[in-house]
Amino acid sequence: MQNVAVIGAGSWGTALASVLADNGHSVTLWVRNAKQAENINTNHMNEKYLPDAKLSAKIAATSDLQEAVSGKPVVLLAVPSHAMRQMCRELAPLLTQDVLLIHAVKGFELESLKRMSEVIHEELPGAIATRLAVLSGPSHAEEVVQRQPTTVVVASESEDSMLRSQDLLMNRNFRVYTNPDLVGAEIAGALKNIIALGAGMSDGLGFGDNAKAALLTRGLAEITRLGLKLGAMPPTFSGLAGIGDLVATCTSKHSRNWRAGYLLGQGKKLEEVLAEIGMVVEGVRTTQAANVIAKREDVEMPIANVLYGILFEDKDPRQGVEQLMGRLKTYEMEYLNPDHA
Ligand SMILES: NC(=O)C1=CN([C@@H]2O[C@H](COP(=O)(O)OP(=O)(O)OC[C@H]3O[C@@H](n4cnc5c(N)ncnc54)[C@H](O)[C@@H]3O)[C@@H](O)[C@H]2O)C=CC1
Ligand SMILES: O=C(CO)COP(=O)(O)O
Repeated sequence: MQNVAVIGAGSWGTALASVLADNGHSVTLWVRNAKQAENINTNHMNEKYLPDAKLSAKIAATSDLQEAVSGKPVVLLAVPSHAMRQMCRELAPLLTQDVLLIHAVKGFELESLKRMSEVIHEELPGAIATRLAVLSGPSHAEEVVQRQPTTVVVASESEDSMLRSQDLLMNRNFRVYTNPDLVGAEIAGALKNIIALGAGMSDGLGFGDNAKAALLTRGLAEITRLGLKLGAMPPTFSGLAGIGDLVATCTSKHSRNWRAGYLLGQGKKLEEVLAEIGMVVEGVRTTQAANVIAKREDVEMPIANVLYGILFEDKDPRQGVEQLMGRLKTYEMEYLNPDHA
């Protein structure tokens, strides 16, 4: 059994702290807000983020970062992507050199267009960042905390880190696979949120299953196209971090990205939608990042492009649908196109 610090007590950090506590580990949960930490310690509830869940009394919450990570051999990061760099800066002087880091964050840093592991590498001394694994896959916190069957993947360039992460997290309700493709797992996990916004929008507009299936399938095509250009391995996109998470996020009312898309499809404005949801909607910033990366890499991402117009340029969602449906005729599989180089 290990001493594990979980950094971030939103829905995902809290659910993962519960999995670790179920596995018998001693868990310290770092919470930004001291009052919320006190509430978790006293009532064993995280009322804002997972109001229906009773948490293990073995989870000790603190708002003191040093106390949270001091002497801990394992640190799991579950903050929104926009907070990752600052969080790492604060953690850098506090971590022990041989710590195992696991991050469970699905997004890019918008300003630098970097993946989360790249941000971690830049901010934490080399020896620390080499023991790094990413946790991804179809896993809504609301279901994980209720111990409903869930499968995820841990990906790492270090086999030892991957296997240790699997051992720490795996149990009879939470099945953990390994995958050496850290780049692919990060890219798939981030980009699926764009398509989930689109799937929610499709539902909000009143479209049916055909439209949803089209978005998922063509969404996976453009996620894979960009992923391969950025160095990911093809099979990852047909795995848990790829199609698995795409299905879970695009079809679930738990998804904040799906919900944001739904409200936008019903005619609400972005600021209004984000205020109503009150939790991180990673797909919004990821849509911005992906559009810039796609342009830089000369990769076609028509769905992400149309969503950018709807989110940031006041494009009417119905006009966005017309734009996608009216694109020039083309092959389904570019690799089967006789003109493909
Ligand atoms: N909720 C879920 O089911 C899952 C979420 N994720 C990913 O986990 C990451 C975290 O998401 P959630 O926990 O769901 O978000 P959330 O919105 O439920 O909670 C966010 C947490 O981050 C804290 N926070 C916000 N800004 C911060 C800052 N600047 N510095 C430090 N802490 C800050 C908040 O106080 C809150 O505790 C995201 O990248 C998300 O995509 C991944 C898998 C499942
Ligand atoms: O990544 C998730 C499930 O795997 C959670 O998705 P949302 O952030 O859209 O809620």
